[in-house]
Amino acid sequence: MAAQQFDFGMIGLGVMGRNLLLNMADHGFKVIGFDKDNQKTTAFEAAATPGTTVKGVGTLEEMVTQLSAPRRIMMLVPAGKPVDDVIESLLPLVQQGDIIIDGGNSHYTDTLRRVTYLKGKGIHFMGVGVSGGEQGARTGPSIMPGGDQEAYPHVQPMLEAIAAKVNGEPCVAHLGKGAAGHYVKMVHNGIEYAIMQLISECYDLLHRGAGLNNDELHQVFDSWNKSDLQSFLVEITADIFLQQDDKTPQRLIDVILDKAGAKGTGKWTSQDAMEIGVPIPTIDMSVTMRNISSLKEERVKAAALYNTQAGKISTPKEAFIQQVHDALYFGILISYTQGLALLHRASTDLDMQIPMQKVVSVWRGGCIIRSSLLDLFTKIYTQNPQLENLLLNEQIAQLLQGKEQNLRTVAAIATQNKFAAGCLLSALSYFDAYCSSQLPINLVQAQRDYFGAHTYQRIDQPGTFHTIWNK
Ligand SMILES: NC(=O)C1=CN([C@@H]2O[C@H](COP(=O)(O)OP(=O)(O)OC[C@H]3O[C@@H](n4cnc5c(N)ncnc54)[C@H](OP(=O)(O)O)[C@@H]3O)[C@@H](O)[C@H]2O)C=CC1
Ligand SMILES: O=C(CO)[C@H](O)[C@H](O)COP(=O)(O)O
Repeated sequence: MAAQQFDFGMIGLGVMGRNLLLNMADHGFKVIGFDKDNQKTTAFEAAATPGTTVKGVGTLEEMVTQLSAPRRIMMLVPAGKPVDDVIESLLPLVQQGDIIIDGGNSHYTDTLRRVTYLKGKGIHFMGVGVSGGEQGARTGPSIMPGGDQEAYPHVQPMLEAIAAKVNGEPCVAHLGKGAAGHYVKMVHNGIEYAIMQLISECYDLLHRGAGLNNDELHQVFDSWNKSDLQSFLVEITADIFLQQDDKTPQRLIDVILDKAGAKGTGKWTSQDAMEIGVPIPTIDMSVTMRNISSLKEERVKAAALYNTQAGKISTPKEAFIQQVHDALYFGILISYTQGLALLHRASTDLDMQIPMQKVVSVWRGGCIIRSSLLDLFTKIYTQNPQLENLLLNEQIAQLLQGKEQNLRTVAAIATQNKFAAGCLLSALSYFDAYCSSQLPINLVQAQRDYFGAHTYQRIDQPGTFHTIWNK
């Protein structure tokens, strides 16, 4: 009897690989997986839904030889060297026309290098962003493929089957040339960092500032999740406040150390935005806040030196909760605005041809930054795919104007009472700067010309000017 032929292979059966492959099996595809850790392979097989075709193997050779042609092989291993190692191990085993997919959070420049390297060997290589975490991978993630147009039709049916669905539409679409898939995922994560930091700043104001306990915080975030703030991150935040610690009688949130980890995608977003000159200060600030959080020992010493005890907020609770709601809404909208402005520019500057309306459509379901706002963004970008910045849209302007005053009030309360609210403040500063027809940068230009003969332009005539400034 002929050996079983499998439709799809996965290398790396950790949190994402295992769940994505089981999801694929549930949709009728025959799947085969390999992990260098045998226990993960065994656990993967054991977790399969009865009746599905799922196999775990102990070597790459076993996997490759049992795949139908063209072979479709995804890896979900840690970014960096492991991805290059897997590629090198696969090269002697695959054939021309086979498709290798990196579904991890790889840096887009690594993806571009790998595309070129493998193209030279006749192998298709696609960088594909996947978002949704463990649960999303298992039941329906948001998937961001990019690159090789010739290879995409061979994986499209599988990706569409396993992706989250919104109104019946799968949350997956081809998002552009080269490394566009990984670029879009990187910016997705930058926005994710900003929204998470904004939520944390609001939590701090409500908890330490206004004195809300965990049950009250749960109620507030739960009700916000039923409002215009409806989103995955607000939803899980509401849940978090109810989680009991299993080692003490406390809620888990109260025993978690205030030091955030990071794997790099937020930092890469900031680095790349600086590189191509797109302002994304709220995302930058969220990366900075994680970095400051890691300086726990120094922060403890500084807190003692400067007496930075945060003040109690005197605004009546209900009014303050509404103000913080509006401030958060404003901050979240600005975070998307900055990330999408970066994608818009990068699409041209890095020649990726990113279809903005598809990006926001794919983010409507399955991913970590899914929210009701993405329906609106999808309508806006469908009407105007070349929109430079969401702030230039009239509907967005109306929404922000309705919340602006409450963000200003919250920003003032936060600074007066010594709360670190860097993302809320940066969202407001970005808005104020972007919406200013006049900035004080004329003085910066004068200073540059004064000390460095860097020249300046005038408001009343064209050309470039230099002045011998009075000492
Ligand atoms: N976790 C999440 O929520 C998300 C993660 N991602 C990205 O997906 C990728 C995978 O993440 P995740 O699943 O969380 O990571 P895990 O660490 O849970 O899984 C990675 C698996 O790959 C295995 N592995 C490493 N090197 C090899 C190799 N050379 N050959 C075979 N197997 C190998 C690891 O084995 P061992 O442990 O023995 O080293 C591990 O089992 C990363 O790039 C991550 O950033 C993307 C979206 C969401
Ligand atoms: O890609 C993801 C979600 O979209 C991963 O969960 C990622 O690891 C999150 O980034 P970090 O670990 O830096 O917080």
